[in-house]
This record gives sequence, C-alpha cells and structure tokens, in this order.
Amino acid sequence: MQGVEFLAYVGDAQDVQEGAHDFRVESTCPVMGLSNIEVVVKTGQTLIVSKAGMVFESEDQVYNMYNIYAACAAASDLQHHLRHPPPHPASASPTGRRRSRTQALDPAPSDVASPAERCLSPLPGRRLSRPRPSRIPVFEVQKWMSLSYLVCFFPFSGRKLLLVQGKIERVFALFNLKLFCPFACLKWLGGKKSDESDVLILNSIRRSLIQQEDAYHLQPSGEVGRYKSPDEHPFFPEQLLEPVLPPVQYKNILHHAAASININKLIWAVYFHDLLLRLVREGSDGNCGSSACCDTIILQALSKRIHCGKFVAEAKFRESPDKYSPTIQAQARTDKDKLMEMLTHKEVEENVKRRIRIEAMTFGQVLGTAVSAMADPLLLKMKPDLVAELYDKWLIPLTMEVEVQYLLRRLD
Ligand SMILES: O=C(O)C(=O)C[C@]1(C(=O)O)C=C[C@@H](O)C=C1
Repeated sequence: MQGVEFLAYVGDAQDVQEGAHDFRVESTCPVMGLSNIEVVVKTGQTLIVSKAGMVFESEDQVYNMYNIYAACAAASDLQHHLRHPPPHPASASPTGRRRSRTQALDPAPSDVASPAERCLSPLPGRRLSRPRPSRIPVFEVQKWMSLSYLVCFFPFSGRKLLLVQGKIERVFALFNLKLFCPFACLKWLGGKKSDESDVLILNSIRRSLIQQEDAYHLQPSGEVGRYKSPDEHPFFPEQLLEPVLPPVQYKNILHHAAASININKLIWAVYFHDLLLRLVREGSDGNCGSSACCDTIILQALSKRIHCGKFVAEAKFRESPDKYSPTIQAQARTDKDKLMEMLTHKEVEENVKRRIRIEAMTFGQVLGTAVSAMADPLLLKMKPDLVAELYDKWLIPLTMEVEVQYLLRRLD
C-alpha cells in the first residue's frame, strides 16, 4: 500500500502535531516487521506514530500494524476509563494548550469526539474534547474503531480485514452444528428420509425453537443496545426491547440509507432451504434444542459477515467514487448487474476460499488422534471443500447483494 500518511494517536494527545512531538517519551519500541512504525509510550498515553509516506510491503504488515494499534488503543482507553472518571463540568478550563485530564473540557454532546475519532483525525494540532469515557464501553470502542479505521484509512486492504473478522467463530459455529445432528427432529416426523414436505414441517419446528432462543438471546442483547451498532442486524426486529444503557456515539461512516438495509429474511430462507441441507447428517440424535442454539449462533454470524458488505461497499465507493457514481445515478434495472460486475473480484474470492479451506483444516482437526488431520481429511470435523463451497455459493453472493443494495442508495 503506497503513501499512507497519518498520525494516529490515542489518549489525551490533544497537542500532538505531525513532525512536532514535543512530549516526553518514556519508551519506544519498534513494531515487529514494521521498521517505519514505533509504539511510543509516554505518561498516560500510548501512541502509534507512522511516518509520512510510509509504505507497507505486504498485507501482513498492515494487519500487524492494525492489530497493535487496536490493542494499544483499547488498552489506553481502558486505563483511562479506570483511572479517570469523567470530569465534572465545573472543573472545565476553556483555554490552555496543555489541559490535564482532570481539567479537560466537558464537551457538549454534539462536540463529543470519540476515541475513534481522535485516533482517526489526521489533522495536525486539531484540538479535540475528551468524551465521557463512562459512556463508551471498551468493547464498543474497539469494534467501532476497527470499522471506522479500516474504512477510512485502508479502503483497499481494510475491506478484506473487515470480512475476516469473526471468521474463526463462523467456522467453529459450523463445526458445532455438525456435532448436533440438526435432523434430530426427523425422528418425531416418522424417522424417514427428508422430502420436501418434511423439510417444511421441520423448518417450522426449528423456527419456533429459534424464536424461543431469541426470547433468551435477542431481547437481552436488544436491551444492551446491540442492534444500535451499525454492524448488527436483528432477525426479529419486532421483538426488540429499547436499550437500557445510554446510547453509544457511533461515528456515522455509512450513508444513512444503510440503516434500512437488512437482508436477514433472505439469509434465513437461504439457510433453511439450501445451506443447512448441505451441512447436516441424516438421522436423529435427539438434540433438537442444541441444534436450534447452533442455528441461532450461525445465523447471527452469517448475518454479520454478510452485512459487512455495507462497509465493504463504502470503502470501495470512497476508493473510486467516479467509477461507481454514473451507474448509481442511472438507477436502471440493468445497473444492478453492472454494479455486481464492477464489485466482483474473482481473484479475491479465490483467496477467500483458499484461506477458509486452510482454516477449516487447521481448526477442524479432531485433537488427540495419532495421525495428522492434514494428512487424513477423514479426521476433520468438516470437509474444507464444503466450507469453501458455502462461501462460494452463499456467503459471497449474499455479501455482494448487500453491497449492491447499499451502493444503489449511496447517492440518495
Ligand atoms: O473484497 C471484496 O472486494 C468484496 O467485495 C468482498 C467479497 C467477499 O464476499 O469476500 C465479495 C465479492 C468479491 O468478488 C470478492 C470478495
């Protein structure tokens, strides 16, 4: 990646200016494999300073840099969160270049800059007010920062990293599903092999099981504000409760139309009509409840990956708005196909499938066996080719569907 120029900072770095680091540095350490980045630790602050015009030699370097950055940012915020309760308005000082934390301005809500915004702002010398740390749980900051950071700074590599998030969890969720034979309920239907009507009845049983699961999973998640996050999408929005926690101030990176795009109904249909049939074993082991739990986890994991398409599309649009704008503006029916074509990167898809195969081989090994699973595919929990096929036939096309839906509304 050529010429990324920015200064990333975390903590109270209100006075940091590119090329003018006049603060006291306690220690620095070079980041492994990245000669041009240093993690600088000074009193109460953790900074990652990249040099202007830095060049990444490989995606692994970008990945490394991002991981270290995210870890530092989260750690710094956590430390600050624990050590420094939000300042009282009375202690605010309207002036002063070097405000201490306890003297920091208590900002008006619209003026609140989140840690991510502070990290993202490349403007030298820009003064940013501190947020109220108690209103931003660390895990939210981390997640939100990842998305903002990747889309803004690495529109190309970043979008790949976005899609990689949660991949291991998805693979494990699939393995678990294989453990609990999801056709267990067939026994109740007479124990015969599934035909069309059996599958329909079975799916309605599963549906009600999952709705019961939702009563447990979704509602508390809704209450803590999970679905206010732009990368989370409910399957049953009508069941959600209003969050009891104060809202997180998400930076609005996506176009506002993104909020109305939710293809979970389609994901649901695809999962029960196509995808599941490729995954399950025949017969019954009586684990209906456990397989319904697996369904819930898988559906949510799939939904998250697929709706990441919004961020991917935003990154692609920011990368080359001139390329997409005419097609989006035309809004003709054929333009959907044209957009699909423009968004397709066959070589990237091949890479995605190659990697997921490797992951299925690595994490799908049945441990404790004498023979290496690598050498004997029968010792794997799931055939790597099958996992790749799921990506090929369903996950990638559905991600592209979200990308297209988003782009078609990007200029609204
Ligand atoms: O990385 C991209 O460019 C994407 O649009 C994501 C994705 C995917 O779902 O993995 C989708 C379509 C492309 O053909 C390649 C990959």
